[in-house]
Amino acid sequence: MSTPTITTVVFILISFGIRWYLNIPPKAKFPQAELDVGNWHDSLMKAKAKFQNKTFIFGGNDPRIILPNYLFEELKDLPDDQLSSRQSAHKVLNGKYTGLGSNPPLAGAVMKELFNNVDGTLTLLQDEIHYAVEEGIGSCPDWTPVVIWKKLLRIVALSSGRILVGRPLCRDEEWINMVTNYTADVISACQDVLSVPRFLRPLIVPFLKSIRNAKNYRLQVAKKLRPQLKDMVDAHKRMQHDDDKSYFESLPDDFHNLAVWSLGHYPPGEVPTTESVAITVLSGIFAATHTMNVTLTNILFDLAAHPECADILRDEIERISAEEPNGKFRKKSMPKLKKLDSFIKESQRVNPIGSAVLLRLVTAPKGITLSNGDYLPYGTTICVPPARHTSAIDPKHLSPMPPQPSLDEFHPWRFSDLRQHKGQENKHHFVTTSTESTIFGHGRWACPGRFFAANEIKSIVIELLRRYDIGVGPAGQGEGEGEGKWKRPVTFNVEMGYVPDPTASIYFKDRDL
Ligand code: HEM
Repeated sequence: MSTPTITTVVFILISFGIRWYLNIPPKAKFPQAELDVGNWHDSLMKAKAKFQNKTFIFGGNDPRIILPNYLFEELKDLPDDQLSSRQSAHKVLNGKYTGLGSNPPLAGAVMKELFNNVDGTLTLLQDEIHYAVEEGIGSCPDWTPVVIWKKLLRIVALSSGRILVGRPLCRDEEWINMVTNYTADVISACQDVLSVPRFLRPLIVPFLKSIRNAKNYRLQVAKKLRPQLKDMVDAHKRMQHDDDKSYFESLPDDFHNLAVWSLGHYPPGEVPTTESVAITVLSGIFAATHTMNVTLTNILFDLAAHPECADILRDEIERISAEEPNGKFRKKSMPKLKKLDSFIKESQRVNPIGSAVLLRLVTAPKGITLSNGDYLPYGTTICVPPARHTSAIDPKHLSPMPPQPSLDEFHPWRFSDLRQHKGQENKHHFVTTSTESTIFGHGRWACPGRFFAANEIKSIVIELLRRYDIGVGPAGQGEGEGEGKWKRPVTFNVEMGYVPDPTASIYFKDRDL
């Protein structure tokens, strides 16, 4: 072999070796959308409008393949060894260092027990929310400004905590501090990992302050759980025996929680430890706290901006709760709250949590070829944008639907109105997923916690609407630039994520009952 040939062969081998070592995916052949790093949102909106139903590449250091929504239908049920949601989460969240990614015991417990114990969890939720609202917002005899993000974060920490670990732990101040800070701290750890060159990560990342902090959370949560773990394991073991139903029923409600249920979802032969349960609990906090808080803050901003909706919602709430023996909502009464369901779905449509969802890693060794000929190489990350967020996508590329107000408007009864059309009665629920309603994902890996999330969000909104008038202040001052000029607080856009202004206030006043 001549020297140039040997050099070429060595070069190719080395570049493949480097690619393998650094796990760099082969290049995808799609047009690259322009990115203004100072404004990801506008860049993506422009790209959506430009490429319409064509695939394109978007992003900075870790670019993603953005698929048109309709194509996801042929991918949604692919198995993990072709297209993986969990591996993409592990990669995007730098699970190797942060401990984040998927947690099968959590996903299993959410899918099975949380789903099957709706009445039990609803009773606990309503009880905890009542306590949390009293403790967190309390009495407001006059219009009182409330920094709603912060208040809701604590209300969510308490109410989700009641279902995640039960009382007394969910009301422990150190615990609440961990729950409210964990998501932000661990996200900053993820960003720190990204700032280290890939080949140096194994050497440097374990010593980063934020990474040690993330590990510290695991130790702290394990410490909090340790005194109860023996009782939890014991309770769980005895729940397994059919003849021990009476024991299950005699357990205090606070043992009917996700941490205990997760013990039944370990792979055979794996024994739970306080550390492994701590990781499951932290994964639950990560999955539930920030997502719920963003959604609820947006709903509260929309309620303040549309005070004309409050009495319509209250009428529905009181009419349905009057059918319940003690006025509390149960599994069978929740779906009757159609206007409330529509309001929160519309708020979520206009204010999605991210500009790209359905993140998946292509794991099929030969890549995936789609019906339109698009080729998705092995190791690339794909996602889709929320289709009906705005009118950026030409309606001819969206699925046919009955006439409805422009997608650029907030229309609280959009979905309850749609459900009045023949054949649409059972569509357009808050928890419904489709290629065009993707906030909770879609397909095989869609969020299993969305049914619980819907009940928790609705229960919090119900408690607040029953107790307070919610608005932008007596003279409409709110966050605006002068009397009567209230503007909805801004939404911050950080790369592909959106966050409602965490410092903005809205006004609360006790209702005259
Ligand atoms: C408004 C609140 C929430 C939003 C917007 C949300 C959104 C999502 C999304 C987009 C996914 C990925 C789905 C996909 O790619 O197809 C997901 C996964 C997941 N969510 Fe949620 N979620 C919320 C609340 C919750 C809650 C309250 C829980 C638990 C109680 C939860 C537990 C999970 C779990 C365990 C997964 C991973 C499933 C798996 O690996 O199989 N989520 N969520």
